[in-house]
Amino acid sequence: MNFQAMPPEVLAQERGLIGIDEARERAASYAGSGLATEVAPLVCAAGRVLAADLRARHAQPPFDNSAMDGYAAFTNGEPLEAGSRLQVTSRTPAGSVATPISPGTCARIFTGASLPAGADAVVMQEHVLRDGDHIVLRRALMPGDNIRRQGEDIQPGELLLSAGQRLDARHVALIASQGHALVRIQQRIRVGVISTGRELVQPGRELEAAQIYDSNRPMLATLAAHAGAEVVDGGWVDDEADALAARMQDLAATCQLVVTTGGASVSEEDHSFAALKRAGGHGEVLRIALKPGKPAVVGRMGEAAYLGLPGNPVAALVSWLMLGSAVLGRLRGFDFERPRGEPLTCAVAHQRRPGRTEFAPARVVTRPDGGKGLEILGRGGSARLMPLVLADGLAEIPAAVAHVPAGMELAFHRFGGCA
Ligand SMILES: Nc1nc2c(c(=O)[nH]1)N[C@H]1C(S)=C(S)[C@@H](COP(=O)(O)OP(=O)(O)OC[C@H]3O[C@@H](n4cnc5c(N)ncnc54)[C@H](O)[C@@H]3O)O[C@H]1N2
Ligand code: MOO
Repeated sequence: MNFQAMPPEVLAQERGLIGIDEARERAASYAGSGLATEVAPLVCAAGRVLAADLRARHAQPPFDNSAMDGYAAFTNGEPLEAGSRLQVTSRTPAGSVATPISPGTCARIFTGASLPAGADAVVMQEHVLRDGDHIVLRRALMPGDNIRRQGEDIQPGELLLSAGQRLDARHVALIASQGHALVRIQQRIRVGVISTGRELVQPGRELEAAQIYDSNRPMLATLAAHAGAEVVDGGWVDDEADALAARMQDLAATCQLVVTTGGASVSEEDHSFAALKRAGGHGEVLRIALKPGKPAVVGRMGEAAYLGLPGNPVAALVSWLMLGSAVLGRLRGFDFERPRGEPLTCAVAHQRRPGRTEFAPARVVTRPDGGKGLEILGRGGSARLMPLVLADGLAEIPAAVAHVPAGMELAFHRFGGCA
């Protein structure tokens, strides 16, 4: 069979590689569902996942109010001309109930104060001359000027947030603005992380010949925490299936997801699938049309989902972003699609071997025409950390593409959103 002449998608199938979406679905299929929920003080809710839809209890703003410090007046639906003279008959600081005004008068008013009945516009204090208990308009006042209308932001009953929303400062503010001191959130997903490989030494110890430091476990722990999980450090285990199985079982007793890194490939030194079975679990070895991140083991042990990620550092990161997000999504009960990234054109041409969808470290550079574009870093090395650190995100190169010319549009996944 002439493999070189085949289109990359066919080639991928011939090599027994599955697509990323299918890999995500398989990984997610081993995840349980029905996370417990808890009610927490709102101030503790940032980073957590909302457990139920939230609808508006009341309009926001709850009453018509002033957007400026100034004077509330009645225009009768017509512009009040510059030079108009109005008597100041009342004073309404924010938080006090306003006294009604009548035509020809106005009320001293402050930002956020409720609008007096009879008023339909507010003039900024900079735009009037104060003359005793009168003001003179320095410019025309239009009906509706500087008024924030009741309900212009939110109507009662409106859907504000959907269950599954990860809460950040914006959401916390919105929930507080509806008067909730407590919020129902999902229990945190516990993710156990184990590294395996005889060559690995823990940071802080001396490196000997043929050894490297274990960088994946801290990285994966950080990624899982960034995704909102509570991380359980499962430590390092030698390249030995029984020892790995025992550690995996330990973690599976208290975690909803156990992740290992290393030993996911095909050699007699790769033990993650064997360990999964020895731990009483079941699952499968995936070979994915994903670069880096071709091999992965997915499965289940007892009540925990299992993800055996590759050892190459960039592969471990990309596999986590693709498969870990699918498992967390299923555990939370709110599946979400594979992140699609934002479109950005390539600024510097790039050549590569086609066949797998590639997530390549890339930085945003200024193109000769002044626009923003991508420069791909690292030449596909799945063990190289520096390109990752120099990159702003990952550029997604479709499986079939060998030559990425300058000007080609790629999906760009910024690190801020994922890592
Ligand atoms: N004959 C084949 N060999 C390989 C294949 C293949 O299809 N056929 N696939 C390659 C690909 S693609 C990947 S990715 C790797 C996956 O390897 P493993 O998951 O089995 O991982 P290891 O062999 O244990 O390690 C690979 C690499 O990563 C380093 N590593 C491992 N753990 C860590 C860690 N915690 N921190 C830092 N670095 C780590 C390890 O030293 C190796 O260099 O397999 C290819 N081989
Ligand atoms: O895909 Mo491996 O995952 O090439 O490093």
